[in-house]
Amino acid sequence: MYKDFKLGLCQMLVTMSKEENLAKAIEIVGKAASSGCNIIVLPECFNSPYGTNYFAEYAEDISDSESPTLKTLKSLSIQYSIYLIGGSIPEKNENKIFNTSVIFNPNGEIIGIHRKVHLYDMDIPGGIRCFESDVISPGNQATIVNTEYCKIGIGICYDINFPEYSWTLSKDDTVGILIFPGCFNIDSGSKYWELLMKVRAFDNSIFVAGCSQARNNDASYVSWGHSIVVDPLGQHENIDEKEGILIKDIRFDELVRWRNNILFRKHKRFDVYRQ
Ligand SMILES: NC(=O)CC(=O)C(=O)O
Repeated sequence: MYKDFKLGLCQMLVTMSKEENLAKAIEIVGKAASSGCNIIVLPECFNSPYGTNYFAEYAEDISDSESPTLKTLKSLSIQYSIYLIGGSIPEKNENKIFNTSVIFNPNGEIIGIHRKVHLYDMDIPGGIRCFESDVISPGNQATIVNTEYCKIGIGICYDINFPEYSWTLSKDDTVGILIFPGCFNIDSGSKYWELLMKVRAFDNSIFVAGCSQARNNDASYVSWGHSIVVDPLGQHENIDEKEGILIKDIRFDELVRWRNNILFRKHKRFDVYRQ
């Protein structure tokens, strides 16, 4: 049901230049692939600065065969024969914009499209103010993709805040890992990025990975960084805020042992819980 693999989380620095961002993605994915990673992940908004002022300008139509970002992702997945979770990009679709992750298999075929379901609308007194819903439309589906290693549940950033979303992905026993391209800010990130990743992993007895943008202190929205992988017991590895790659061998024997002995997943009482 599961096959071990090497995961690479590419915590790249995102700038105002889409051209530079795509060149950076090519460089960092190449490095992760050279280190033997089978599944490689980019962060939320890897081709665009994160922010409601930018989404429309940087958005691309993912059905357009000339989309520069999609062409880049496709050719990287083929060149390195990898599964590539293309972080997210602002997606233009008719008159709407979505925050969208496109996932490729090693043949360069799209195996999943996830549109961020929970929009980040936040006004912290004295802190960050961001209303994604001013510009972005929400997706309406939980996304699971099939790979030769396991099924993967996909969410984007703020999607991790909702336990029901992670459970919806995790309840299929063949899903071995949840992957969240992200861009928490330094306020939310310092408070609960690690906590959320750990609790979702522990609650669902599953691996969880969060791949962040690197911190860019020149950006209007400063990313927390600290890309992270958590195992089903809640043990984690992460990197700091700078550009870098977190490489982690995902070994499923531990997940299987844990699920066989600790039966949270089977003890749920949906007959008691309220919607
Ligand atoms: N990009 C986001 O969705 C930001 C977020 O979730 C946060 O807490 O910060």
